[in-house]
Amino acid sequence: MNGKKRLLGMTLDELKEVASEAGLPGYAAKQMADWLYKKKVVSIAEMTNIAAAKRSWLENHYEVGAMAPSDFMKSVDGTIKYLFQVGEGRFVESVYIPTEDRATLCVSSQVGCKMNCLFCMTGKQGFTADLTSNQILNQIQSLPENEQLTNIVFMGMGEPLDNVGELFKVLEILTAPYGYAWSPKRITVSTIGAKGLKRFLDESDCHLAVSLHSPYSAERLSLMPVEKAFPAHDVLELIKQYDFTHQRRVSFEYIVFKDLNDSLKHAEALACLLKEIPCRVNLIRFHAIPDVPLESSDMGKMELFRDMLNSKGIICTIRASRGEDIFAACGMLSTAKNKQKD
Ligand SMILES: C[S@@+](CC[C@H](N)C(=O)[O-])C[C@H]1O[C@@H](n2cnc3c(N)ncnc32)[C@H](O)[C@@H]1O
Ligand code: SF4
Repeated sequence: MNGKKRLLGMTLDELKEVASEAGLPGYAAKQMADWLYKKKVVSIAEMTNIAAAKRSWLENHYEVGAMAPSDFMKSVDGTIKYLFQVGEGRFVESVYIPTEDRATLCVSSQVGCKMNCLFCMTGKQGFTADLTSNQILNQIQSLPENEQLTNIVFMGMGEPLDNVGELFKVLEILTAPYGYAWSPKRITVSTIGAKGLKRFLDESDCHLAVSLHSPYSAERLSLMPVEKAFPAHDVLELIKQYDFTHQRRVSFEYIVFKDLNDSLKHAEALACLLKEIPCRVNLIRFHAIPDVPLESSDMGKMELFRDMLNSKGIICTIRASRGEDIFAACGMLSTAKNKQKD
């Protein structure tokens, strides 16, 4: 660490403060945003429309703060898992998933996670730190495939709505005219239902994905301790107060575990639970993690489950598993990297 503050990840208001501190006119903030988020420079020296003396003042106190990934693994199916260093001995994962018609990046929001879901490798790591807006945005900006990206999903390591302040800065930069100017419809935030949900529903137009995994409270609690503090029932009641009939979408993620939540009774209960919400359900294959006695359901059962939901009027798809050969479960590669360092 060189003690310099990072410009990448700052909102326009924050850049205005930097401009004022540097004795620059207000419009210099917009110029800096342009260099950062449109031209994607990696050094202050490249900001050539800022007076040389001011640039050198800026260089003494600030840096752009873009950092290339420290490692990657490429799957036979084209999926690439990147590791970004976010502090001494700390790494987070981002997964680049190209398909025929889109290129999606799955981004991390925390180092580890407090939520401790039974099936999740990131949960097993425990919580180390919230990522800063610089560290979240850097996964997008320093991605070698940055220019190809069409979609971003906050489905990497961590619970994004437990780090809502930094998340919101990144969402602003991605969607504001001064930043990436993306439509919020290209961005999905996935949550198990944390305290930042109401703010997200009120203040953002990005899509929402909710990790549900069981229609029954006691069963969900056995998988996800959050069910105690923030039950799915309350999450659904909150969601019902918002409009998902137009551009904004809500989906529910459902990992299908063998002999646990894969019965048709579960599918019916799920359909009943979601009947008042215009939504879709994504069925996910479980990626096995060490020392957890859960297995993925087989494809035949998942198809029956999907068909039951579809027959009840709920659009349901089975999500294609990508990158199975490269530590597919989120948190597996960074855990391996941390062990290597130890
Ligand atoms: C890693 S979480 C991050 C976002 C947020 N914390 C959440 O849980 O929705 C993204 C998705 O991955 C799922 N997931 C976690 N561990 C998994 C595993 N071993 N196999 C398949 N999906 C998993 C979660 O249930 C969630 O739907
Ligand atoms: S599934 Fe999401 S909320 Fe649960 S431990 Fe993993 S990252 Fe955290």
